[in-house]
Amino acid sequence: MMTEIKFCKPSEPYGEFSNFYSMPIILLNEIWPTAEHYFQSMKFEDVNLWDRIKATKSPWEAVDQASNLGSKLRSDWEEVKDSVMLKAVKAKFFQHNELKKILVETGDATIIYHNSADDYWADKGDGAGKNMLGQILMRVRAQLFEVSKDPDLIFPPWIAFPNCDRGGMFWGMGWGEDYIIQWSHFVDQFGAEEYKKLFPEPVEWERSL
Ligand SMILES: Nc1c(N[C@@H]2O[C@H](COP(=O)(O)O)[C@@H](O)[C@H]2O)[nH]c(=O)[nH]c1=O
Repeated sequence: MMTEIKFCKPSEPYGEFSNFYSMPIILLNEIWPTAEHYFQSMKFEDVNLWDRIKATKSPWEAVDQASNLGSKLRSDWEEVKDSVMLKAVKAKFFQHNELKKILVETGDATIIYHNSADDYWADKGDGAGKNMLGQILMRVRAQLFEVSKDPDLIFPPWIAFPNCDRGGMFWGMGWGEDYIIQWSHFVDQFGAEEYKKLFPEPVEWERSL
């Protein structure tokens, strides 16, 4: 039988798969404290509402804030919500090597968001739910596999952060700078020439290795 991996709360095993797990993502040139903050914000077209949700101190508060704004929900939310979720999950696992490794190491296991309170994103607790979040995680895992199945491989910044320009401020401090440092160490260890064969540099990143 194929292995099943079940997750629910961020503090439990495989809690990294929860959207409530405390790990920022960068999308639309903004840093979101958790994938949930991004997901809840995208329910609205008004960027001022994004700021309000982004400023909440926890994903639980982000959910509450969005639910208070329910009447302003974008009219096509039901049609777009899966692709919004895919974007959030993809950013999270492409942008954080330690999380990427955990997802890649699940191999071909079936990933199940086990939560009786949710029959769309989760399995409804009894398997009757759609498990859309689990399915999306497996889709992102397949996208990671397309690049490499090596859990330790560090992706180049232009793949992990396709929307952050080479010349942008992001790379000069904190998270972006840490990523570049980690990546350069990895490339040195791996061998720059070998690495270049796997990941030819886009013009704007030339001579970075
Ligand atoms: N409610 C919940 C989690 N579920 C998450 O809440 C979101 C609810 O989506 P929606 O109902 O469509 O706005 C979605 O991201 C789902 O994965 N996760 C957790 O760790 N803890 C929670 O308490």
